[in-house]
Amino acid sequence: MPAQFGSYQSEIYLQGMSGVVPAFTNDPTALESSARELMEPGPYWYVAGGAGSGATVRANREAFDRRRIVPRMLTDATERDVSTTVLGTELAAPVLLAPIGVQSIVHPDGELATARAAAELGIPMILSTASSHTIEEVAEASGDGERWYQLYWPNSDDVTVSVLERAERAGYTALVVTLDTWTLAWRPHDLDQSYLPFIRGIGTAIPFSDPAFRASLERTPEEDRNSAVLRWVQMFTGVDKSWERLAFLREHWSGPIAVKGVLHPDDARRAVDAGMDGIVVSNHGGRQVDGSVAALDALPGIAEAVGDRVDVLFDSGVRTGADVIKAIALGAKAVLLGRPWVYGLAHGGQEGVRHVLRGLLADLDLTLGLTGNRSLADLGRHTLMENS
Ligand SMILES: Cc1cc2nc3c(=O)[nH]c(=O)nc-3n(C[C@H](O)[C@H](O)[C@H](O)COP(=O)(O)O)c2cc1C
Ligand SMILES: O=C(O)C(=O)c1ccccc1
Repeated sequence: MPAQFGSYQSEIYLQGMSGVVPAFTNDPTALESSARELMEPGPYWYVAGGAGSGATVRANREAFDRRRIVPRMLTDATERDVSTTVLGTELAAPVLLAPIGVQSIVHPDGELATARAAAELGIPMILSTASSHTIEEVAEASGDGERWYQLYWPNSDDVTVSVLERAERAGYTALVVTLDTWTLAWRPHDLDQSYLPFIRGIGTAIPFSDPAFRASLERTPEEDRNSAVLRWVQMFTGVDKSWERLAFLREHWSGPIAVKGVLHPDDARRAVDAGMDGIVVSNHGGRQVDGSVAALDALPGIAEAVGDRVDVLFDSGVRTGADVIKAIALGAKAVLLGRPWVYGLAHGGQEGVRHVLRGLLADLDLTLGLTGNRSLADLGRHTLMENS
């Protein structure tokens, strides 16, 4: 195991002997309800909620529950290695922090706390275009930590180039372009509470900090905050994007690029043809198309369609170490973790995020060993059994 993860076996026993209980639960399935008790309803439902009836949020979990791991015995899995390489980044574990926007609605330190916790554990953070702190501030908070940048592709080429240049200059190495949220979906929870974080003027790092965006305004964001925020929201709505236009991003980003939100094997092939380096199989945590296929059900077909021509990443519904193992067994190289650590952020800022991540990494390492596997390469379709 890489040094920073230590020995989880001894950690379990030492914690048990110390009698010191953690600040909040180690049960990933209890995190959401415990966060609900301490968060305001607006931010809570913004994070927890999904599109429409919530069918896809449930389907994501159901797809994990339907598959079960078949453990093997006496394989000598005392020494384990969960490291991997994705888009040229060496990872100590196959886990990255999914891009999550407007984190200051959850905790005042927002992305800064997340960046610090991720760096402490050696897990890359993917910074959202909709972040509440600037690209540069988050880069500084992440110190030596690996950083990736997520792009919501602006309608203006000037603004696109400006953000990409800033991200490269600030040391972000890989780019994740999100394709599934060119407009926000019908999200009844947010509508019922009239809670749209950025319309309320939160998460406005780009409107305030980006020179190209500022240049496009008649009045500065300081003079007219609402117009700046509205214009910024319009910047991300649809139009003018195509598989061919990905070449434009390639021209302006020198590192690897992945597209996020792929659910059909043909779209995965188009991403390969467009020269992408990776794809993220994802339904945005059930927040966009209510009734869409569970991301885990889409994964095996996509992994098969692209083979090893690009790196396949996965998110939507990952909650436990066993879930990570299931996604990897079905063809992902690594997973993006979303809501769980956001609840950690709500519970205790940097320390809360760290607590959730550490628990997941320990669970992953222990489950890998207890199922009789020494490395991620040992996992495959043979690892799982599917229940009807
Ligand atoms: C509160 C919240 C904000 C999000 N913001 C973004 C974002 O800014 N960019 C993006 O690509 N995805 C965003 N996502 C989607 C996540 O990156 C990820 O796909 C999703 O959370 C995975 O589902 P899970 O949380 O159920 O595991 C957001 C998700 C949540 C819950
Ligand atoms: O809420 C989301 O799912 C999301 O992706 C987003 C989009 C814009 C701003 C903040 C988050």
